[in-house]
Amino acid sequence: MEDSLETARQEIQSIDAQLIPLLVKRLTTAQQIAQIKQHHGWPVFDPKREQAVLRQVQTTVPDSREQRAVVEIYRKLMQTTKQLEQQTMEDD
Ligand SMILES: C=C(O[C@@H]1C=C(C(=O)O)C=C[C@H]1O)C(=O)O
Repeated sequence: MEDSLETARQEIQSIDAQLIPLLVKRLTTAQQIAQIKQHHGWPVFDPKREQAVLRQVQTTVPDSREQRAVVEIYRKLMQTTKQLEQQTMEDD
């Protein structure tokens, strides 16, 4: 039992090692987007784009419980991303 817990946690650690650089890459790209928006005087929040992102989550995750969980994570991720975009605009 403890062996299987340890094995599963190693699996999560390996997944996180792949996920963290991708999250950082997403945040870095969002900061580039913030600079483009600032240049054009466009707002940080783009509700249509967020709906499209959430639709992609819904079409990519078949299991309904997992889909709700990933949608929740993405809502939080987009909220944090917008805060970072705002900070990027204020710093520039
Ligand atoms: C990154 C963007 O800025 C905001 C954050 C989004 C996201 O994290 O996917 C999507 C739309 C915007 O509200 C964008 O406009 O693409």
